[in-house]
Amino acid sequence: MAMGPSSPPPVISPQLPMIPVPQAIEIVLTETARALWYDRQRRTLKAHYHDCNDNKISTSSETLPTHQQLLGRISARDITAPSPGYPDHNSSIMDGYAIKTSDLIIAREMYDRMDHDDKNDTYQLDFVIVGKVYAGDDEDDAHDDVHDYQNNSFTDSNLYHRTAVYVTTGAVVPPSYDAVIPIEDTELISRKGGDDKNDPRRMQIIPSKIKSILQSTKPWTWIRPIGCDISPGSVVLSKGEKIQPVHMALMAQVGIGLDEVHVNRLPRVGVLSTGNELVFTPYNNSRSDRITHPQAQSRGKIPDANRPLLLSQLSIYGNCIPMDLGIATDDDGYENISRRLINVLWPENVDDDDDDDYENGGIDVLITTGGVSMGEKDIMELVFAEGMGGKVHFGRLNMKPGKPTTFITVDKVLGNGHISRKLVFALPGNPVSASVCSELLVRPCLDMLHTGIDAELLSENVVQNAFIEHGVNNARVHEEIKAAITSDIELDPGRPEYRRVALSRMSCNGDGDEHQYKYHASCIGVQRSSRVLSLRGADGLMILPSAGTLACGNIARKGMEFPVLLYSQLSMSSNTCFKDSFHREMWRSSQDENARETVALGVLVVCNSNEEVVDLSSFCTTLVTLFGGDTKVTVVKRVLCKVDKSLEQQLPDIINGPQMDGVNVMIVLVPTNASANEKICSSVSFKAGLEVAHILRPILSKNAPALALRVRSGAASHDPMAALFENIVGTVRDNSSLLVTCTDVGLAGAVNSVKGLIDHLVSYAFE
Ligand SMILES: Nc1nc2c(c(=O)[nH]1)N[C@H]1C(S)=C(S)[C@@H](COP(=O)(O)OP(=O)(O)OC[C@H]3O[C@@H](n4cnc5c(N)ncnc54)[C@H](O)[C@@H]3O)O[C@H]1N2
Ligand code: MOO
Repeated sequence: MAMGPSSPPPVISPQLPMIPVPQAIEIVLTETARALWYDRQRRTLKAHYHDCNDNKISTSSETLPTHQQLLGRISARDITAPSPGYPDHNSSIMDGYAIKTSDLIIAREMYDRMDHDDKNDTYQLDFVIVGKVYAGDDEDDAHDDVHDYQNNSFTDSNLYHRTAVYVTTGAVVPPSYDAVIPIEDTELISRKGGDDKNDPRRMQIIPSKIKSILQSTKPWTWIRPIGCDISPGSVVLSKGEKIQPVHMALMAQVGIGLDEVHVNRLPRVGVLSTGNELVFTPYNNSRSDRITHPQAQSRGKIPDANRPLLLSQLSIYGNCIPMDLGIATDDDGYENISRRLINVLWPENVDDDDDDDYENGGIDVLITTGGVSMGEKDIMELVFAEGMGGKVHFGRLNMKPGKPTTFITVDKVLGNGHISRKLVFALPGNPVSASVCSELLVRPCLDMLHTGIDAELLSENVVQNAFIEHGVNNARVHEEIKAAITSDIELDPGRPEYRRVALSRMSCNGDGDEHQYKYHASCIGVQRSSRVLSLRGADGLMILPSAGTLACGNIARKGMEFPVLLYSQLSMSSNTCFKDSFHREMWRSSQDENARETVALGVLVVCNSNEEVVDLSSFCTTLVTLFGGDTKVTVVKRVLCKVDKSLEQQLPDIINGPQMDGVNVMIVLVPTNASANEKICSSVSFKAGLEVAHILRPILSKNAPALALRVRSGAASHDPMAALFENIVGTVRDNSSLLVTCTDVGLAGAVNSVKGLIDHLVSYAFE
């Protein structure tokens, strides 16, 4: 917040510890789950008191006046198809004739008994057409025609004992008719038109089709029986499922009324901007409004960008009702701001325990921006902690942007002893910081509040801790992918960075013929937290470590892969919920005292004796890049070894000697174009490749041919030339190191095919 004319004395609160973002997410989810627990306790008691069905216990629900409003909402109940399901009649799949398969039994016997010649020339499979049923005609229409025929007409006729009813696709197949013959397999005969009952309309099966019709027509041929698409009792919308267009169709088919669809209520989220410097520019302003706006004339004032930004972000999440709370100025004083906000959380004259007064109820989540860093006017912590009696769970995050993000819960004990809890996010004033932190922290919180915690999976007597743990572990977080950076990035010296990136998808060759995709991430310009343009066109947030945590120092090199949290949606699949996210894993593994050791690489480059210069550092950088940004890899030893007569002695000596002490994984590289870049596969290098394998195989303490095969096929998929070289993999130095040989061509494919395994082997075998 900006300095005012009459500044109060500085309020310097002790600095809160700076915590990692995944830990902050865990805290937010834990406290959100606790809020849901309090809510559940209150509802359980109420249901018990009123002796009512517990269907409303887990979340508060409502019905909505239009189908359109149901889209994207979460169903609060299972909705099942009432009897008879869909379709509600036996329905023809074809335009054609409904017939009785019992009529075909005798016809089939007669046909089988006939001579071959007679069959083709004289056999006639004909039917009297006794009625027509069009799609949409009700069953009675069909009945009448058939009934007429059976009772009044042709009763003395033996000739026309088979009857058929013309039906269109979707029409009701009359009772006692049990198959349909498509129109194209039939033809009309002796048709003189009119309703002359002495000249009945007839159809016959086209002679060339008789055989196949007799063979293939069984009961229900070309008929959808009642309830075959949706059987009665089947669930068309499950409790907890998000309502999609498909549900609209299903509910229409089985006849579910709007008043039967109960959806979870949306949490209400208030957005407040704070700061004397802010000017409100109405969203519907015109150019002349802007020019004449009195506050806009004043130097130092800035437009309030955070409210339109956050309110629209919340609308896009689709999991809450955003509410505009305007601007609070520093001059209002913290007590006044606190009083105002308490009334927004728990409005006066509204019974906090009355579910039906939802319209007038308080907001569930409050988001403020500004006033949380170290300035004299940064009073928001004071507002929430002192003025509102809230509990500050964290006040500094180890991230850029968003460091001063603060999370508070404010609890109120209701008259009946139950707790009503509100969640408060005091986000930094810089618009990009506010936007990024809303995405990372507020969005999963709102998703949990909206979806609820499915307590049905837990026992009825579930205790608070188990309820919360279940909720946190299964909470949905952002979908995660890995993407390679398209240019070098200078890492922040202090904090991990959540960079806004645009993604593109490239196809690349995987193992064998498999086609794979790889994501590339490019940063969106200068990443200053005031620069809103850095959000424009962003597909997600790339998590870059702070400088010094990567083997390559302060620069993340082009091609290195890092995790990206996708903006598009929260993960819908259960296997990427919070407990399984990379993001959480990154924090957990760094927290773990026994976290896996860094993979210490020893790089041995075998070169031709006539090659003067071999750039070892470029090989080492390539290897670190290939192992990936977040795998802990460091090159601890690098040795150049020339192919000459002494190679047979020299190579085992280096591998077993002090030069490779402390190395977990030795990569023996045979460059094919190391110096001159002229021939991809010089004959010397080719020979060297075989020679190296020949020399190294006897010194392996354990040979790993299956891994070698993976290395080879990975290398060959990257560059077919690599298939000419022999790869060996195995343990050396009394099982303390893993040795892998490969060439520089295909190196990327070779490493990619085994890097996960190497990581795994190192953490379990060589610690
Ligand atoms: N001595 C220190 N100063 C700062 C630190 C620090 O650790 N020590 N942290 C910096 C970081 S990081 C951030 S982020 C900002 C956050 O500051 P506040 O949350 O206190 O926000 P303000 O000071 O009120 O505003 C910061 C900046 O953003 C502009 N702003 C505020 N509200 C809006 C709005 N609604 N729309 C558009 N822009 C807004 C405001 O004018 C300021 O320029 O603190 C650093 N300082
Ligand atoms: O953390 Mo602040 O959000 O860098 O600008």
